[in-house]
Amino acid sequence: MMYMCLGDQNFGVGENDRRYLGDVIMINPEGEDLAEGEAVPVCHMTGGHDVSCDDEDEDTYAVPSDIPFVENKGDENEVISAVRENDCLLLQQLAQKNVDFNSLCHCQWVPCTIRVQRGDFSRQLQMTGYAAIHVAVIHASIKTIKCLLTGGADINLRDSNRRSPLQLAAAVDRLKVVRLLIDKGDCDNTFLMAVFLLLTFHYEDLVRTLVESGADVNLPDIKGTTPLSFAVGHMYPSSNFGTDLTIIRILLDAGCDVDKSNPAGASALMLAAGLKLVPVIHMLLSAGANINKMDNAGHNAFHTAVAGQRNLSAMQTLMWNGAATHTSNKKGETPLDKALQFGSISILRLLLSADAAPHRHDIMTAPRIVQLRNYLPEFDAWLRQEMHEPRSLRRICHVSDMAVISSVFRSGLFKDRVAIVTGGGTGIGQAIALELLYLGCNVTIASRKVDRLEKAAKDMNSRLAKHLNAPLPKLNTFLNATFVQKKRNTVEVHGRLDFLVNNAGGQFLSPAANITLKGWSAVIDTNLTGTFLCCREAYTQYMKENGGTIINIIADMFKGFPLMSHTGAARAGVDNLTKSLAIEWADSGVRVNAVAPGSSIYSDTAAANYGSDDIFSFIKSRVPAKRYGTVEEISAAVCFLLSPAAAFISGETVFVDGGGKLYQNMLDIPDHQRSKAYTWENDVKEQESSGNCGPQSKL
Ligand SMILES: CCC/C=C/C(=O)SCCNC(=O)CCNC(=O)[C@H](O)C(C)(C)COP(=O)([O-])OP(=O)([O-])OC[C@H]1O[C@@H](n2cnc3c(N)ncnc32)[C@H](O)[C@@H]1OP(=O)([O-])[O-]
Ligand SMILES: NC(=O)C1=CN([C@@H]2O[C@H](COP(=O)(O)OP(=O)(O)OC[C@H]3O[C@@H](n4cnc5c(N)ncnc54)[C@H](OP(=O)(O)O)[C@@H]3O)[C@@H](O)[C@H]2O)C=CC1
Repeated sequence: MMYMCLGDQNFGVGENDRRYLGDVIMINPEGEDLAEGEAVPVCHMTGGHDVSCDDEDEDTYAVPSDIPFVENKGDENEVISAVRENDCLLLQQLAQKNVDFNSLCHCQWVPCTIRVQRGDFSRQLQMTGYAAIHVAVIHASIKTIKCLLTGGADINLRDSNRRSPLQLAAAVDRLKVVRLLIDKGDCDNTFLMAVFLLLTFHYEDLVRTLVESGADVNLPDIKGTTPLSFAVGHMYPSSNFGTDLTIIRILLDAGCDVDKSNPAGASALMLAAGLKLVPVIHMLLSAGANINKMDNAGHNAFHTAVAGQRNLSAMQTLMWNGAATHTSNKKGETPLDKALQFGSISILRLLLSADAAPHRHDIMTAPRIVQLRNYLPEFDAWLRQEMHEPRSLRRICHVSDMAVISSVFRSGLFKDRVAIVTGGGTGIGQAIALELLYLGCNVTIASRKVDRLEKAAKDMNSRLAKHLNAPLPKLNTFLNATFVQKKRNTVEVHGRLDFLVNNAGGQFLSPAANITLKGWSAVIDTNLTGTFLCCREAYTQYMKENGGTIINIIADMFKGFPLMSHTGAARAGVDNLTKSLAIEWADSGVRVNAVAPGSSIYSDTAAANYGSDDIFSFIKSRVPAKRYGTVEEISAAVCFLLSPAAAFISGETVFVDGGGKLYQNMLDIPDHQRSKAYTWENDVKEQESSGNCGPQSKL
């Protein structure tokens, strides 16, 4: 059986290589790639439209006027001549005489150059060694093609450049011919072809139809390339990327094997990693791709991401999802070795500052690195520090590791006051609870995990006992059932509630498109609804009559919160809630403020939530202060806002972020061409093409 080899030698993975389809060459509009002296008329057409048979009537003999013959250097056979003339009668006669419809003619033929308004590329199609079917699919009417097929033309016949009729029809955008050839059902590996068509011409419906009619979505081509690997391997972020993602979604939904490898052992994830296709990486991982699968040479996806260089976002995505970053390939090379070979500062920084590579002595002396160190003193200084004191040793202490407790505020500042700190058993919340206790406040910490709370309380009490030269305030724990109970308990025990710190919260990392309703609701409930309920109960049950101060811990989501859109939306809600409550409850003597920690407040529990601390080290590089924030720095801001020194501050959000809100976003946007400029010229064109020419409001 013959296969349609879409993964032919001309399909490389480089950006330029992807512009090749067999030897149908994409040329730029200036025609730079045309051979000298070649007079090739350019005909314009809109991308994706069939130029041959706008008329549905198959009997039409109209030759598509905008695909002219240009050159026919040499003799063609009589079948081809009949095709050129759309002479079905003659074709029938030739068939009756048993003339061979499949003989190849070795003339040179340049059928056309077509400028496709999809990107800025034209295509030139050159033919040698073609048969009547090849001429027909480019040039002739549907009826002529049918006559040919009836007369014995081979629907799969390759021209001397190994292009099938289907491939050629696709190359000149003859959608109806493509459909005819596929409908005939004789095409080899039709499904892979359809995937190709979707990628190249966005004929999404073809792929869907084939999936629905039971096409084998795992069928590899002759080289072992599966439709999924084919699709991933031929995407590139700068063009039609959103549409291209559709194919991955269709294939995954159709149940294709996400880990199926090609004969070299490479999986779709490895390809996506090598091509910096971060959204595809997310899609494949969500579909269960094995992140550490290795190819025959011992490379995993992280290796291919490193090999792709300038591919930091793909590397980060893989790191955050638990990729093995230290493993060697079969030649014994690790990703770090590659970074040293490339002399890539950014990869080296990423690997070392995320502890994703061992700090080996040969790093300083690798030849490319020595060159860079000589040339870039700042890099040299950074590397020396990194090698002298690896980040793992420099890591900010988690609050529970802190040997001492202190505060910049005067002792006894909050004596006999009563506070609830939600999420007070870990990280930021624990630091706040400890500082309040240290300043004389009675504190109830609340969260979901009773064991953790009790262990934290025991630990906090023993540390306070060592460092507080005053009677210990009361520290209670409260399992997070409902706030109503929590607050009653606090009031019963202490008879009052002065401060509420809504610190409990959190989220998971996920592209918005992958967040399920359940996941979305879990994050909104935890962060927004939970905070609202706590505020409402504190107010109605105590503060309305007695006054009080509320602090809501939110996050630095003011530039949007890509990959954490759910929490961004929830925290923006709390930011606004803070303002509303500050006004509504002002006349009860209640102040409500928010504190927005930057996204780099390291604590072990926060890091554990993401499976590793890579995300924190990544974010650290995007903070002007170029360091982690500390839990003490958040606690100090909270204590200030709770203190009388902030008596005139309400409805405010205080950022404790090392300047992060002014600086970089967390997500790099890949280069793309999806943003269409508005110009009057484009506007007029669009109106004309939609047939909407009359004067009217467009809004
Ligand atoms: C990064 C730098 C900035 C740092 C900021 C910080 O805040 S640091 C502080 C960081 N500290 C924290 O964030 C600590 C607190 N955070 C948490 O407890 C959770 O992240 C929570 C907020 C989702 C609450 O959870 P909960 O107990 O209310 O609910 P649940 O566990 O039962 O899940 C419900 C549904 O959510 C979905 N879903 C959940 N996880 C994932 C995921 N990884 N992937 C995908 N989806 C996920 C899933 O649909 C699940 O349902 P399913 O499919 O399983 O039936
Ligand atoms: N660390 C950082 O860089 C940043 C943190 N923040 C926010 O600061 C707050 C503290 O974070 P941090 O200390 O770093 O991280 P932690 O993961 O250590 O703290 C989250 C705390 O919230 C508690 N919690 C989570 N969900 C609930 C719930 N539904 N009901 C009651 N308690 C809950 C957890 O306890 P348990 O699991 O026992 O329920 C835990 O004590 C969070 O709101 C966080 O989102 C904001 C920006 C940046």
